Amino acid sequence: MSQSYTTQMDAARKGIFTPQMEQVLANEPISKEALMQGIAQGRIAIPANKNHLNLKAAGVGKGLKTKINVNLGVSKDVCCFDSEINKARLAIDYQADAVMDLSVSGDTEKFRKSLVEQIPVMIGTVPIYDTLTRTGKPTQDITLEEWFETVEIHAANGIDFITIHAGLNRKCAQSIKTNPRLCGIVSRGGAILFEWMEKTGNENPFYEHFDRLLEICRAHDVCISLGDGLRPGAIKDSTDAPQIEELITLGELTRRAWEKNVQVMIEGPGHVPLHEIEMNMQLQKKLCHNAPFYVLGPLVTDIAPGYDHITSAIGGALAAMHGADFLCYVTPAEHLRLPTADDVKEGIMASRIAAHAGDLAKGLKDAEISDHKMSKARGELDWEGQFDCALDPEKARQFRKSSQPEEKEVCTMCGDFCAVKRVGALLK
Ligand SMILES: C[C@H]1O[C@@H](n2cnc3c(N)ncnc32)[C@H](O)[C@@H]1O
Ligand SMILES: Cc1ncc(COP(=O)(O)O)c(N)n1
Ligand code: MET
Ligand code: SF4
Ligand SMILES: [Zn+2]
Repeated sequence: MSQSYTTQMDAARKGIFTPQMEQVLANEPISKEALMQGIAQGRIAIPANKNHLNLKAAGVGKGLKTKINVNLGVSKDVCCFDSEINKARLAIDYQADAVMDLSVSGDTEKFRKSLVEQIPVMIGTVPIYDTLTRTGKPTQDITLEEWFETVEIHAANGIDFITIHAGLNRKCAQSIKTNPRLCGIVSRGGAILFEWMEKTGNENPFYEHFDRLLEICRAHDVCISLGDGLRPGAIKDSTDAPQIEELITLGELTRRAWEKNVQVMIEGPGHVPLHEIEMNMQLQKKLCHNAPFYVLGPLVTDIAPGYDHITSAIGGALAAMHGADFLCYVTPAEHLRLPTADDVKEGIMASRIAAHAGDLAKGLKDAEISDHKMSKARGELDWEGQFDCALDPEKARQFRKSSQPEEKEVCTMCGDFCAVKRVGALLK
């Protein structure tokens, strides 16, 4: 029987169980009914472009495991697409759930197509960047048609989710001018649109013609990741009026997307101190009607360049505990350079730890089971067992091998003072 639906949301609302939902269900601790209801209500998104043929669909949102995204792509100064494909493969090897291509130089379409062909996880892009790269024009000369053509191209290429900073309208742009900040606008897409609006005097094209965007996204089932063009890029700038005004606008746009069965995620901050993270998660869930929340970091301090995978993992864990659904990784290269392959690996591991810590706090059964397995092996001084369930078995194995104890049950930290060995028999 041929079942007819446009998007995953449309299908869920019609009670149709899609192959993508089936793939999600196989990997998540959720019932079929809860999954379909979550998608129908917009609390869960399955970014799955109809043209991404080798995609193994994953879900983002309520009741599902916290997902992580790997950013990659070339810039003018570091422009080697082979290295970026290598990073995408690394992302798969280290079990990232998503990859975003943020390229801003060279033949972006060729690279995008090869990513879609080779990469089986959901892929995101920011068509706003690519409009500048593709046309080679100064920002103010970009036409309405050109902004939308890029969205069409990315949708046709098979991109599963696109970041669109549609909430940064003229009203929010005014707010950023009257509320002083230390770091102004740090969002690349936000900065581009702000410049375009300032220099042309026009409204944000994606805000003004939001329905046109929805038509394209619905046709290919592209999930819109509503960008946070005014996210704070400094601890002092967090949770200020411009950030919240944009968030309110994103909430209005979310409703409009859902009316057309278009799936939505909301992008979030940014640089946020620990004590404001819970509030930020609650504000997003309230103002954006429980749409899935996709956060960058949050980075909980500004002073640790070189270690921003750590500042972000601290914030990411807390954000996930308070409801963030999707963590965008941050690498040690943040604020300093385009990441190397090693930076990418460090970023992924930090982000996976944050997501898992969040899942434990969310009470997800699968997360608990992995920890119990590790604890049992640790309590039994079962080294192979510990390596088997380690997040990075290779690293764990290499560390132990590099420093071998005289008695092989223990490790060189305590040697014959091993507490676990000392009381193990007594507690049996
Ligand atoms: C919005 C986020 O995207 C990151 N970002 C921007 N461009 C790239 C790239 N080519 N590779 C990796 N990360 C990138 C920024 O460092 C910021 O963390
Ligand atoms: C979580 C998150 N937030 C933002 C962006 C886009 O980057 P930018 O806003 O700098 O264009 C992103 N790719 N992911
Ligand atoms: C301030 S540099 C831009 C990227 C940045 N880390 C951010 O907060 O989004
Ligand atoms: S990461 Fe570097 S190039 Fe990008 S906004 Fe920050 S300072 Fe500018
Ligand atoms: Zn930053």
